[in-house]
Amino acid sequence: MSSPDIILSARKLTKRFSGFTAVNGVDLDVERGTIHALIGPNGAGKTTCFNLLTKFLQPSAGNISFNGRDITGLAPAAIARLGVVRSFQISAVFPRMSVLENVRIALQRRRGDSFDFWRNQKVLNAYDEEARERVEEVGLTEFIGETAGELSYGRKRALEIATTLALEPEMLLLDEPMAGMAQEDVSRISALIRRIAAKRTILMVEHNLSVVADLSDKITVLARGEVLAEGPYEAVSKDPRVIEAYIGAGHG
Ligand SMILES: Nc1ncnc2c1ncn2[C@@H]1O[C@H](COP(=O)(O)OP(=O)(O)OP(=O)(O)O)[C@@H](O)[C@H]1O
Repeated sequence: MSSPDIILSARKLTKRFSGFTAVNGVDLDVERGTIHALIGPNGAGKTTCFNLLTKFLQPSAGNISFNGRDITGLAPAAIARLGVVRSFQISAVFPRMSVLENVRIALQRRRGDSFDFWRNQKVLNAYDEEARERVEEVGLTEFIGETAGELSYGRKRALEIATTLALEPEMLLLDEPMAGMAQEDVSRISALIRRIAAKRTILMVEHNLSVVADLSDKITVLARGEVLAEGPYEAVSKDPRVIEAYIGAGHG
């Protein structure tokens, strides 16, 4: 059997905050082309781990590599250029601009034309075709001319994902993509994540366990800053240590 193709890996990843160890010696391997979820009860260290992997926090110890290259010391912008992109918050969407304009600006940012978006209409139009493709990929074609601020919460999230895709990530890290979503939007965003995962690798932190069960190829369960269990949903959800960690944290 050939060994798995690992795109992102962490070894002995550790983060201490003034004496408190939030993430403690975490080893993580994300296989290329999969959807990998990071779950765990409140305070398990998921967000800290996510921030370490996206380089928004510097680890106290341990290392991270992407496509075999050590990225431990790199800044978020540098790893984004390598192809590891974190989804931004909805506030990153320009509310007074249209769906198309928002995606176009993201495309320009990738090309290094940032903040030059008021220039020559011809140049702007050149981005339109690609922007339309991205809008279609996230299912917003019907809303292409609408002001972003007027979109429903779920559609804003889809637009935000489209602006992230404009950076052509090889790997996408999603921080609680379902947070604050109504059920109808959860189904829509789940379908969207599945669609974009066809060509990319996804690592997500998500509290909604039915979404995690539905989407993930592999799950890493954190508890008290350490890896408690790992595997497909059917296995980890039956693991007595996982059940106990959730019940102990009041999720029961
Ligand atoms: N900047 C910080 N300074 C001190 N302690 C922190 C800091 N950030 C996180 N922590 C602590 O680290 C632990 C892990 O927090 P983290 O937010 O990573 O957990 P989480 O699994 O994402 O939790 P939740 O599901 O509640 O969001 C918590 O006890 C938290 O209080």
